[in-house]
Amino acid sequence: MSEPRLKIALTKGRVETQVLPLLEQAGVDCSLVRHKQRRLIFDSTTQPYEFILAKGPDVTTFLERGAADIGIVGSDILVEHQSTQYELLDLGVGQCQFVLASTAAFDPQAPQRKIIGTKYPLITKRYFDRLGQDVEIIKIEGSVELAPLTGLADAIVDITETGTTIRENHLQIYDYLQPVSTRLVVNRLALKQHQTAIFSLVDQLAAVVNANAEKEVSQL
Ligand SMILES: Nc1ncnc2c1ncn2[C@@H]1O[C@H](COP(=O)(O)OP(=O)(O)OP(=O)(O)O)[C@@H](O)[C@H]1O
Ligand SMILES: O=P(O)(O)OC[C@H]1O[C@H](OP(=O)(O)OP(=O)(O)O)[C@H](O)[C@@H]1O
Repeated sequence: MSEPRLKIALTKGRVETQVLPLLEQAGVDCSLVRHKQRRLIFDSTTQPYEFILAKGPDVTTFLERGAADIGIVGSDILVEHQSTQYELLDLGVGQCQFVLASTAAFDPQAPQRKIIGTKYPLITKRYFDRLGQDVEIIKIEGSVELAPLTGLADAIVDITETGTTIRENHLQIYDYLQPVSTRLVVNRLALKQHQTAIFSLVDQLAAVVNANAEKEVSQL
């Protein structure tokens, strides 16, 4: 029987940049994706993978609907979009944190109902529910840090990696919610149908991730 072709939905942008070297270290030829220009779908005649480049939330949609077998996407997106597929590997890249941030004038203990700006309404609601606080949530698509600076919101829930955006916009962190990293997720039916091929790729990637982590520790 011929080898199955696995459709891999890769989040374009930051995730793509950080994951391509891992795939290459695992022996996957990514040259077509690297020279993509405006193309979004890449089939290879030399290996059993087809790549789809999509926005993170759409990667979860492709996976849920079975239009992709494997998804590579941030855990922020998986939690926010309530993904129900199998998460098989933490790729150890795209590491950042969810934080509550605002200007120095913000009082997290103030009794008034707060307005919170975020790209992640579900994660934000769950956080404030846990605190027992009813807040108004405003969905923002990007440059979230603008919300407390312009009076649109009292504070934001967003992800931060280096802290540069928060610092340069004179905001401060009031709380840490949860860590984020890039994950490899598999469609449930695809895992049943192509178990050997999927586990072979996952094992190769896991070996790369572990080797990179060991190298980082030895350089400390
Ligand atoms: N500052 C960051 N540091 C590390 N990882 C990040 C950071 N911001 C986002 N990520 C991770 O990368 C994923 C995609 O981020 P990216 O910025 O490429 O796309 P985006 O937020 O949709 O932005 P754009 O709308 O500009 O494409 C996020 O879902 C998250 O997992
Ligand atoms: O802590 P830092 O390293 O500064 O990173 C944090 C920034 O990165 C993300 O934004 P992104 O660059 O994806 O742009 P966006 O505002 O368009 O979402 C996030 O929303 C922060 O704004």
